[in-house]
Amino acid sequence: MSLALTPGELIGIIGPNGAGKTTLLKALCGLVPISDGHVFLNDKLLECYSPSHKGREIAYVPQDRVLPYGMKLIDVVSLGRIPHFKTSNEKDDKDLINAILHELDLYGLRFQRAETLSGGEKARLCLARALAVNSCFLLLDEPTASLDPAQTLNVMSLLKRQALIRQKSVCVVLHDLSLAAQFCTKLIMLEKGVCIAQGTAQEVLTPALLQKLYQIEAEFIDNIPVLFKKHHPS
Ligand SMILES: Nc1ncnc2c1ncn2[C@@H]1O[C@H](COP(=O)(O)OP(=O)(O)OP(=O)(O)O)[C@@H](O)[C@H]1O
Repeated sequence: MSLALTPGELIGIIGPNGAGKTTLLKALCGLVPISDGHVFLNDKLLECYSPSHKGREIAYVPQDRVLPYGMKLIDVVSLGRIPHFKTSNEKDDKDLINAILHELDLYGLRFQRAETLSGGEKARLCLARALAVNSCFLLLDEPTASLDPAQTLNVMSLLKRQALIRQKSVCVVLHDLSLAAQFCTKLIMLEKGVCIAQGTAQEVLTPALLQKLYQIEAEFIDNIPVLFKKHHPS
């Protein structure tokens, strides 16, 4: 696979369970060894970066929502500022954290302990901690899993703003193809560890590719797949 994450893009990684989406994100962060090839970060090999420098450049939200026990939500978000501890300013950090809490509808819960949050609130808290890093690269594994429809749209809109307005490079693993078509600027389709298509939603979410990948038929409205049914070969 050859993949470039560029500023201003919201890239969606799609594919069936076990296709290698999580493994790809982990490889991009240097969290799993890769048997062949290289990952470059700003034209320099990823392994040449110190952990703190890499931590300032890449924020990663894993699929498992693991949160520290006993910490208030606001303190969990402030963990995202750790890679910047040598240069950060307390007031700027506080303003950034409060803005993120508002954007993710978590401000009212800021003094609550993380382990008492609901599943959707925990998912948003993990995203908030990653946004607090304010890194150029944002890699998110199923960020909308367990979110209700309104929070899903809020999070996807926020990620699109991070890409288009703040010129971040955002890469998300998604299973919801309608959402991927609606928000992502580019899609990468994986099958058994191999990229079988990449491009715009219109180029990637074709009836033929959906049939090949998932054995499903889709109905489209305005090029967005909205209804899926099992494909029965004639
Ligand atoms: N450390 C590991 N050792 C052995 N096999 C692994 C390891 N990590 C992942 N795999 C295997 O690699 C394949 C891809 O896993 P990965 O978690 O990347 O899939 P995925 O596309 O993210 O799936 P899902 O949609 O279910 O989250 C799976 O078959 C998984 O069992």
